[in-house]
Amino acid sequence: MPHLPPAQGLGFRMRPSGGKSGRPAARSVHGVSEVSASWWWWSQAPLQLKNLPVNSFSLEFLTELIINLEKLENDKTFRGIIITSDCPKAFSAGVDLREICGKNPAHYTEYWKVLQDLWLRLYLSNLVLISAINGPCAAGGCLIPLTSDYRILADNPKCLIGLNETRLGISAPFWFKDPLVNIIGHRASEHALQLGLLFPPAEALQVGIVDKVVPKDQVQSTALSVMTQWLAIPDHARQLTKNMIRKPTADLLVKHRDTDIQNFVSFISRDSIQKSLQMYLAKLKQNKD
Ligand SMILES: CCCCCCCC/C=C\C/C=C/C(=O)SCCNC(=O)CCNC(=O)[C@H](O)C(C)(C)COP(=O)(O)OP(=O)(O)OC[C@H]1O[C@@H](n2cnc3c(N)ncnc32)[C@H](O)[C@@H]1OP(=O)(O)O
Repeated sequence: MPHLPPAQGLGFRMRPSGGKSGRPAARSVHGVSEVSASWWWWSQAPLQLKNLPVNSFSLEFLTELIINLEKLENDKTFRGIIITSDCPKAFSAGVDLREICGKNPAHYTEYWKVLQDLWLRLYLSNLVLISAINGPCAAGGCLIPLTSDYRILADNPKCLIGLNETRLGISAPFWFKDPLVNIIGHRASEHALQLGLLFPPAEALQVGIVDKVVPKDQVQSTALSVMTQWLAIPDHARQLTKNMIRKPTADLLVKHRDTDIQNFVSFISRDSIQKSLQMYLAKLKQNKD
């Protein structure tokens, strides 16, 4: 398995779990739990996102992420991935606003297509995906959690999660909305999406946008323990079931990809939308001071 050191703050850390060799030694003398512990331990790969300062989705970062996911998907050693952030400030701040502000239609087209690619790869992944959410994640920052099979959120008031697009003067695309509806239901999604709600941990758990809330220092160990449960299920059965449940939602994007890109480009190119986004970005920078 490739070990990719982060370069200049942009990168991912992927490493097989286990000893230096990547696989713990077989323990035939111990009981079943020992043996199965070894078996699942090296079946999962931690994927740590690192695009400082806030893991925003620049085009370069998205492209690297897709390449790394494809490698993991094709490496039959791995059956699951625990995705977490290696940036102290955020799990992900979502779409990098500099990619959708002040650029040209060709750039917006390319950017949106790559974001769709990432969504499709994650949503239909054969691997078990667990999001270990150790920082805030807003709007597009929820793309990874909402396409994961399980979400664990750190119990910290800064760890807000939700699709807050309306607060930026934009609308979440239907393929962000659909997984949210699948996870928390129609009425709760209507409420959350229209008001652009960012949920603190207790509310996030209550509405169901995350499956578990644990102290920050337990996010990783909880993710490992949840992964054990998921990897106890035979892959072929779980994968068929996942595909059966998710395919109708994914097909909507596959079928309407080009129209969705056109809608995005014409929407984001409007002067009024550009102004809203620029004001939001300026406000983010002001808040810092
Ligand atoms: C016909 C219908 C058609 C439908 C069309 C659909 C259109 C849909 C279009 C787009 C969808 C967009 C989705 C998105 O994801 S938009 C982005 C949403 N993200 C957010 O709102 C999060 C914003 N960030 C934050 O809230 C905070 O930064 C934080 C909580 C993540 C971290 O806070 P803090 O620790 O206080 O750090 P700073 O705020 O100081 O941030 C550090 C640094 O990072 C910059 N930054 C933050 N977020 C972004 C971002 N998303 N893009 C670019 N840059 C970002 C921030 O400005 C600071 O920069 P610096 O001042 O230069 O250091």
